[in-house]
Amino acid sequence: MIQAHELSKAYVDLHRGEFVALDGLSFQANRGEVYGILGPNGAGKTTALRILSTVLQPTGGSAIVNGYDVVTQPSQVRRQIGFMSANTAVYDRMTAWEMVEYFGRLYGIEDEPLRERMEDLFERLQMQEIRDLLGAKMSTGMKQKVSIARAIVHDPPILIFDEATSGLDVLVARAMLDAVAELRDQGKCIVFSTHIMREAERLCDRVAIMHRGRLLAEGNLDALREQHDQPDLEELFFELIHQQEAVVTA
Ligand SMILES: Nc1ncnc2c1ncn2[C@@H]1O[C@H](COP(=O)(O)OP(=O)(O)OP(=O)(O)O)[C@@H](O)[C@H]1O
Repeated sequence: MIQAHELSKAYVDLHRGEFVALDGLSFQANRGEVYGILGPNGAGKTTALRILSTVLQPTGGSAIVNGYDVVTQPSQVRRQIGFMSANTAVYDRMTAWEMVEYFGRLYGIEDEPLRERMEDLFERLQMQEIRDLLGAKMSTGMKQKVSIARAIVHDPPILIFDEATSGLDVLVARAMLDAVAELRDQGKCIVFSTHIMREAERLCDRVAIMHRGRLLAEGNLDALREQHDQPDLEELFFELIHQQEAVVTA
């Protein structure tokens, strides 16, 4: 469903000049799996996910999303994906229903199918009680539900979650992870970035471990643990990062 090949991104900024934030990321994510992009702050996770969702253009490499090229077919790509991050906005002056409806219309869904889809979504995400609540009056957990609903209203086959649990309390974060697992079970292809290893262990089938824009390890979680002879993902993560730091500073 997603094939990224040697994706790279160099930013030019005043202080650092040309700065390579993403350096040859390759991976494949499939239907019915959660693919984890793991890395510490600044690893390049958001950059990679923004390229996949066509918000940013890569400076090298390519990516195909459900058959469409992110550079040459961006509008088709956008129809294949739902994107959600911790910063996804919920508008203060719209109700939950109005917000999801607004995005459904942006995706060009006709009135009647949109209403049916929303009834189903509000039921499944247990949002009936916040249907008429204004964004300004919602708790963080309620806002997260609205953000999920808005990301999936057009029923995309691919979902991209960028550090979506960041800043959430444990209960809301768990509800969010459960929602992601349910979407996976429905056959969606999910790319999920996080720096929280326990989340990755709970949710991800395969992962890419990144640091400083580079891919340090990639593949099935159990295979990675076996290959590196390290059963604890957090330890494995530290070891890989430590090794790369040693190479960079040598
Ligand atoms: N627009 C930009 N211009 C210059 N540098 C940028 C820009 N956006 C990101 N970067 C740099 O690229 C690197 C990767 O950033 P990115 O946000 O992709 O990492 P991340 O893994 O998502 O980190 P975090 O977990 O902190 O969100 C960082 O060093 C960041 O400062």
